[in-house]
Amino acid sequence: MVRHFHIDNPTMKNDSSTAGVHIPSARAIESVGAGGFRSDLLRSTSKSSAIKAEVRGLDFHYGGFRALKDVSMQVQANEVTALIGPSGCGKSTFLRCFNRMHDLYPGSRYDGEIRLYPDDVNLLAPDIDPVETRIRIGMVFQKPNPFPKSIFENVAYGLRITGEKRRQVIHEKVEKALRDAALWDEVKDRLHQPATSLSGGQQQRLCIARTLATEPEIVLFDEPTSALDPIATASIEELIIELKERVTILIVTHNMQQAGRVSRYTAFMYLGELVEFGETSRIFTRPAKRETENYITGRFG
Ligand SMILES: Nc1ncnc2c1ncn2[C@@H]1O[C@H](COP(=O)(O)OP(=O)(O)OP(=O)(O)O)[C@@H](O)[C@H]1O
Repeated sequence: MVRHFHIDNPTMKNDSSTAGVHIPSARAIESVGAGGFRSDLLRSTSKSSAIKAEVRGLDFHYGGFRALKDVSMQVQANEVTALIGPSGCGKSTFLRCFNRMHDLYPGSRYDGEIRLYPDDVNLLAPDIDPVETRIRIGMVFQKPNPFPKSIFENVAYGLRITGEKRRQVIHEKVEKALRDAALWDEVKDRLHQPATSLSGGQQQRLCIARTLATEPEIVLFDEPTSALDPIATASIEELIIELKERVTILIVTHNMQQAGRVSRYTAFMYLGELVEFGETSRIFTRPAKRETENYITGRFG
Protein backbone atom coordinates (compact mmCIF):
# COMPACT_ATOMS: atom_id res chain seq x y z
CA MET A 1 0.00 0.00 0.00
CA VAL A 2 1.27 3.48 -0.84
CA ARG A 3 1.16 5.77 2.14
CA HIS A 4 1.94 9.47 1.95
CA PHE A 5 2.39 11.41 5.13
CA HIS A 6 2.18 15.16 5.08
CA ILE A 7 2.94 17.53 7.87
CA ASP A 8 0.06 19.86 7.08
CA ASN A 9 -2.21 17.12 8.39
CA PRO A 10 -0.22 14.85 10.59
CA THR A 11 -3.22 12.72 11.34
CA MET A 12 -2.75 10.86 8.12
CA LYS A 13 -5.16 12.43 5.71
CA ASN A 14 -4.37 10.02 2.90
CA ASP A 15 -4.68 6.90 4.92
CA SER A 16 -8.00 5.21 4.67
CA SER A 17 -7.49 2.96 7.66
CA THR A 18 -7.57 5.54 10.40
CA ALA A 19 -11.22 5.11 11.20
CA GLY A 20 -10.68 2.64 14.02
CA VAL A 21 -8.36 4.57 16.28
CA HIS A 22 -6.92 2.38 19.01
CA ILE A 23 -6.37 3.95 22.37
CA PRO A 24 -3.19 2.62 23.91
CA SER A 25 -2.99 1.27 27.39
CA ALA A 26 -2.18 3.51 30.31
CA ARG A 27 1.21 1.81 30.36
CA ALA A 28 2.08 3.23 26.97
CA ILE A 29 1.20 6.72 28.01
CA GLU A 30 2.98 6.31 31.33
CA SER A 31 6.04 4.88 29.67
CA VAL A 32 6.46 8.02 27.64
CA GLY A 33 5.06 10.31 30.27
CA ALA A 34 7.76 9.13 32.64
CA GLY A 35 10.22 11.14 30.60
CA GLY A 36 7.58 13.79 30.05
CA PHE A 37 6.51 15.25 26.76
CA ARG A 38 8.17 18.53 26.11
CA SER A 39 4.91 20.38 25.68
CA ASP A 40 6.96 23.53 25.15
CA LEU A 41 8.32 21.88 22.01
CA LEU A 42 4.84 21.68 20.64
CA ARG A 43 4.02 25.25 21.55
CA SER A 44 7.26 26.62 20.15
CA THR A 45 5.96 27.00 16.65
CA SER A 46 9.12 27.35 14.68
CA LYS A 47 9.84 30.51 12.82
CA SER A 48 8.37 28.99 9.73
CA SER A 49 6.40 25.92 8.97
CA ALA A 50 8.66 25.23 6.02
CA ILE A 51 9.29 21.74 4.80
CA LYS A 52 13.03 21.04 4.80
CA ALA A 53 12.90 17.74 2.96
CA GLU A 54 10.34 15.57 1.28
CA VAL A 55 10.80 11.86 0.81
CA ARG A 56 8.87 10.56 -2.18
CA GLY A 57 8.35 6.88 -2.89
CA LEU A 58 11.74 5.91 -1.47
CA ASP A 59 12.85 2.32 -2.02
CA PHE A 60 16.26 1.09 -0.98
CA HIS A 61 17.94 -2.21 -1.84
CA TYR A 62 21.02 -3.84 -0.31
CA GLY A 63 21.83 -6.04 -3.30
CA GLY A 64 18.70 -8.15 -3.73
CA PHE A 65 17.19 -7.20 -0.34
CA ARG A 66 14.53 -4.49 -0.33
CA ALA A 67 15.12 -2.71 2.98
CA LEU A 68 12.86 0.32 2.38
CA LYS A 69 9.49 0.08 0.70
CA ASP A 70 7.89 3.09 -0.89
CA VAL A 71 8.50 5.49 2.00
CA SER A 72 7.00 8.96 1.63
CA MET A 73 7.23 11.60 4.33
CA GLN A 74 7.87 15.27 4.90
CA VAL A 75 10.52 16.62 7.25
CA GLN A 76 9.68 19.90 8.93
CA ALA A 77 12.41 22.54 9.04
CA ASN A 78 13.83 23.41 12.47
CA GLU A 79 12.08 20.57 14.22
CA VAL A 80 13.17 17.21 15.56
CA THR A 81 11.67 14.16 13.87
CA ALA A 82 12.16 10.82 15.63
CA LEU A 83 12.34 7.51 13.78
CA ILE A 84 11.18 4.59 15.88
CA GLY A 85 10.45 0.92 15.26
CA PRO A 86 11.69 -2.56 16.09
CA SER A 87 15.22 -3.66 15.35
CA GLY A 88 15.81 -4.26 11.65
CA CYS A 89 12.80 -2.23 10.46
CA GLY A 90 14.99 0.10 8.38
CA LYS A 91 15.46 3.20 10.56
CA SER A 92 19.23 3.49 10.04
CA THR A 93 18.88 2.56 6.38
CA PHE A 94 16.38 5.39 5.96
CA LEU A 95 18.56 7.88 7.83
CA ARG A 96 21.61 7.00 5.74
CA CYS A 97 19.79 7.70 2.49
CA PHE A 98 19.69 11.41 3.40
CA ASN A 99 23.46 11.80 3.21
CA ARG A 100 24.10 9.11 0.64
CA MET A 101 26.09 6.99 3.08
CA HIS A 102 25.07 3.87 1.20
CA ASP A 103 27.08 5.05 -1.81
CA LEU A 104 30.16 3.93 0.09
CA TYR A 105 29.12 0.28 -0.30
CA PRO A 106 28.68 -1.61 -3.56
CA GLY A 107 25.33 -3.12 -4.53
CA SER A 108 23.16 -0.39 -2.97
CA ARG A 109 20.26 1.01 -4.96
CA TYR A 110 17.99 3.97 -4.28
CA ASP A 111 14.70 4.52 -6.08
CA GLY A 112 12.42 7.49 -5.47
CA GLU A 113 13.44 10.94 -4.32
CA ILE A 114 14.50 12.93 -1.30
CA ARG A 115 13.92 16.55 -2.21
CA LEU A 116 15.81 19.12 -0.20
CA TYR A 117 14.31 22.60 0.17
CA PRO A 118 14.50 25.47 -0.47
CA ASP A 119 16.84 24.43 -3.30
CA ASP A 120 14.39 21.78 -4.50
CA VAL A 121 17.10 19.32 -5.45
CA ASN A 122 16.78 15.55 -5.36
CA LEU A 123 19.52 14.30 -3.02
CA LEU A 124 19.40 10.90 -4.67
CA ALA A 125 19.98 12.19 -8.19
CA PRO A 126 23.08 10.68 -9.80
CA ASP A 127 24.59 14.11 -10.50
CA ILE A 128 24.53 15.11 -6.80
CA ASP A 129 27.98 14.92 -5.22
CA PRO A 130 27.72 12.62 -2.17
CA VAL A 131 30.71 14.27 -0.48
CA GLU A 132 29.10 17.69 -0.72
CA THR A 133 25.83 16.16 0.49
CA ARG A 134 27.58 14.85 3.61
CA ILE A 135 28.71 18.36 4.43
CA ARG A 136 25.20 19.78 4.02
CA ILE A 137 23.69 16.85 5.89
CA GLY A 138 25.79 15.87 8.86
CA MET A 139 25.62 12.66 10.83
CA VAL A 140 26.27 11.66 14.42
CA PHE A 141 26.63 7.96 15.09
CA GLN A 142 25.69 5.64 17.91
CA LYS A 143 29.21 5.34 19.29
CA PRO A 144 31.27 8.50 19.54
CA ASN A 145 33.85 8.19 16.76
CA PRO A 146 36.38 11.03 17.09
CA PHE A 147 39.33 10.93 14.73
CA PRO A 148 42.73 10.07 16.26
CA LYS A 149 43.61 13.75 16.28
CA SER A 150 43.46 16.61 18.73
CA ILE A 151 40.17 18.09 19.94
CA PHE A 152 40.82 21.15 17.77
CA GLU A 153 41.69 19.18 14.65
CA ASN A 154 38.60 17.03 14.95
CA VAL A 155 36.42 20.10 14.63
CA ALA A 156 38.65 21.81 12.05
CA TYR A 157 38.68 18.71 9.85
CA GLY A 158 35.48 19.40 7.90
CA LEU A 159 36.49 23.03 7.39
CA ARG A 160 39.83 21.97 5.95
CA ILE A 161 38.24 19.51 3.51
CA THR A 162 35.92 22.26 2.29
CA GLY A 163 39.09 24.19 1.38
CA GLU A 164 39.12 26.72 4.23
CA LYS A 165 42.73 27.81 4.78
CA ARG A 166 42.41 31.05 6.75
CA ARG A 167 43.71 30.34 10.25
CA GLN A 168 41.60 33.00 11.90
CA VAL A 169 38.41 31.76 10.26
CA ILE A 170 39.18 28.16 11.23
CA HIS A 171 39.80 29.22 14.84
CA GLU A 172 36.57 31.21 15.01
CA LYS A 173 34.50 28.41 13.48
CA VAL A 174 36.03 25.75 15.73
CA GLU A 175 35.23 27.84 18.79
CA LYS A 176 31.69 28.51 17.61
CA ALA A 177 31.04 24.82 16.87
CA LEU A 178 32.40 23.82 20.28
CA ARG A 179 30.22 26.45 21.96
CA ASP A 180 27.19 25.31 19.96
CA ALA A 181 27.87 21.75 21.09
CA ALA A 182 28.06 22.94 24.72
CA LEU A 183 31.65 21.73 25.02
CA TRP A 184 33.75 24.89 24.80
CA ASP A 185 34.05 25.57 28.52
CA GLU A 186 35.21 22.03 29.18
CA VAL A 187 37.87 21.93 26.47
CA LYS A 188 39.04 25.49 25.83
CA ASP A 189 42.23 24.96 27.84
CA ARG A 190 43.07 21.59 26.29
CA LEU A 191 42.27 22.02 22.61
CA HIS A 192 45.48 20.31 21.51
CA GLN A 193 45.05 17.21 23.62
CA PRO A 194 43.89 14.02 21.90
CA ALA A 195 40.14 13.73 21.44
CA THR A 196 40.35 10.29 23.01
CA SER A 197 41.25 11.94 26.34
CA LEU A 198 37.61 13.11 26.62
CA SER A 199 34.83 11.17 28.36
CA GLY A 200 32.28 9.31 26.22
CA GLY A 201 29.69 12.07 26.57
CA GLN A 202 32.27 14.74 25.76
CA GLN A 203 33.43 12.73 22.74
CA GLN A 204 29.86 12.59 21.47
CA ARG A 205 29.52 16.37 21.89
CA LEU A 206 32.83 16.71 20.04
CA CYS A 207 31.39 14.65 17.19
CA ILE A 208 28.38 16.97 17.19
CA ALA A 209 30.74 19.99 17.09
CA ARG A 210 32.64 18.38 14.21
CA THR A 211 29.36 18.04 12.32
CA LEU A 212 28.20 21.57 13.16
CA ALA A 213 31.47 23.20 12.06
CA THR A 214 30.55 22.97 8.39
CA GLU A 215 27.11 24.47 9.08
CA PRO A 216 24.92 21.60 7.91
CA GLU A 217 21.25 22.10 7.09
CA ILE A 218 20.16 18.76 8.52
CA VAL A 219 21.81 16.67 11.23
CA LEU A 220 21.10 12.93 11.35
CA PHE A 221 21.46 11.32 14.77
CA ASP A 222 21.61 7.51 14.80
CA GLU A 223 20.93 6.43 18.40
CA PRO A 224 23.33 9.11 19.66
CA THR A 225 22.98 8.31 23.35
CA SER A 226 22.81 4.54 23.41
CA ALA A 227 26.44 4.29 24.53
CA LEU A 228 26.13 7.03 27.17
CA ASP A 229 25.18 7.21 30.83
CA PRO A 230 22.01 9.06 31.93
CA ILE A 231 23.80 12.34 32.69
CA ALA A 232 25.61 12.44 29.35
CA THR A 233 22.34 11.41 27.68
CA ALA A 234 20.49 14.31 29.28
CA SER A 235 23.08 16.79 28.07
CA ILE A 236 22.91 15.46 24.49
CA GLU A 237 19.10 15.64 24.59
CA GLU A 238 19.24 19.25 25.80
CA LEU A 239 21.66 20.00 23.01
CA ILE A 240 19.41 18.44 20.37
CA ILE A 241 16.49 20.57 21.59
CA GLU A 242 18.64 23.72 21.36
CA LEU A 243 20.12 22.82 17.99
CA LYS A 244 16.79 22.63 16.25
CA GLU A 245 16.71 26.42 16.31
CA ARG A 246 19.50 26.27 13.74
CA VAL A 247 19.21 22.94 11.96
CA THR A 248 16.63 20.34 11.08
CA ILE A 249 17.08 17.10 13.00
CA LEU A 250 16.26 13.47 12.33
CA ILE A 251 16.96 11.06 15.17
CA VAL A 252 16.77 7.28 15.36
CA THR A 253 16.04 6.12 18.88
CA HIS A 254 14.96 2.96 20.66
CA ASN A 255 14.13 5.00 23.70
CA MET A 256 10.48 6.02 23.70
CA GLN A 257 10.99 8.50 26.52
CA GLN A 258 13.73 10.11 24.50
CA ALA A 259 11.50 10.41 21.44
CA GLY A 260 8.85 11.97 23.70
CA ARG A 261 11.31 14.43 25.21
CA VAL A 262 13.10 15.68 22.13
CA SER A 263 10.89 15.31 19.08
CA ARG A 264 7.91 17.13 17.72
CA TYR A 265 7.21 14.51 15.04
CA THR A 266 7.57 10.75 15.11
CA ALA A 267 7.68 8.21 12.31
CA PHE A 268 7.00 4.59 13.17
CA MET A 269 8.59 2.09 10.79
CA TYR A 270 8.02 -1.64 10.49
CA LEU A 271 9.49 -4.12 8.02
CA GLY A 272 10.87 -1.39 5.78
CA GLU A 273 7.61 0.54 5.60
CA LEU A 274 6.58 3.80 7.18
CA VAL A 275 3.51 2.70 9.08
CA GLU A 276 2.54 5.91 10.84
CA PHE A 277 3.73 9.47 11.04
CA GLY A 278 2.49 12.42 13.04
CA GLU A 279 3.02 14.68 16.02
CA THR A 280 4.85 12.77 18.72
CA SER A 281 2.22 13.58 21.35
CA ARG A 282 -0.48 11.97 19.22
CA ILE A 283 1.57 8.97 18.12
CA PHE A 284 2.23 8.07 21.77
CA THR A 285 -1.26 8.70 23.08
CA ARG A 286 -3.55 7.99 20.15
CA PRO A 287 -1.73 5.85 17.59
CA ALA A 288 -3.90 5.11 14.61
CA LYS A 289 -2.32 1.78 13.76
CA ARG A 290 -2.32 -1.45 15.72
CA GLU A 291 1.39 -2.03 14.93
CA THR A 292 2.31 1.36 16.37
CA GLU A 293 0.34 0.72 19.52
CA ASN A 294 1.88 -2.73 19.93
CA TYR A 295 5.34 -1.25 19.60
CA ILE A 296 4.93 1.66 21.98
CA THR A 297 3.23 -0.56 24.55
CA GLY A 298 6.17 -2.96 24.41
CA ARG A 299 4.22 -5.86 22.91
CA PHE A 300 6.89 -6.41 20.30
CA GLY A 301 10.27 -5.16 19.27
N1 LIG B 1 24.86 -3.72 4.69
C1 LIG B 1 23.74 -4.46 4.66
N2 LIG B 1 23.60 -5.47 3.78
C2 LIG B 1 22.47 -6.20 3.73
N3 LIG B 1 21.40 -6.00 4.52
C3 LIG B 1 21.50 -5.02 5.43
C4 LIG B 1 22.67 -4.20 5.55
N4 LIG B 1 22.47 -3.29 6.53
C5 LIG B 1 21.23 -3.55 7.01
N5 LIG B 1 20.65 -4.58 6.34
C6 LIG B 1 19.30 -5.13 6.59
O1 LIG B 1 18.36 -4.10 6.33
C7 LIG B 1 17.30 -4.16 7.27
C8 LIG B 1 17.18 -2.81 7.96
O2 LIG B 1 18.35 -2.61 8.76
P1 LIG B 1 18.57 -1.28 9.59
O3 LIG B 1 19.93 -1.33 10.18
O4 LIG B 1 18.22 -0.12 8.75
O5 LIG B 1 17.45 -1.44 10.70
P2 LIG B 1 17.21 -0.59 12.03
O6 LIG B 1 15.75 -0.39 12.15
O7 LIG B 1 18.07 0.61 12.04
O8 LIG B 1 17.70 -1.65 13.13
P3 LIG B 1 18.36 -1.41 14.59
O9 LIG B 1 17.33 -0.70 15.40
O10 LIG B 1 18.62 -2.80 15.07
O11 LIG B 1 19.61 -0.60 14.40
C9 LIG B 1 17.61 -5.32 8.20
O12 LIG B 1 16.89 -6.45 7.76
C10 LIG B 1 19.10 -5.51 8.04
O13 LIG B 1 19.46 -6.87 8.25
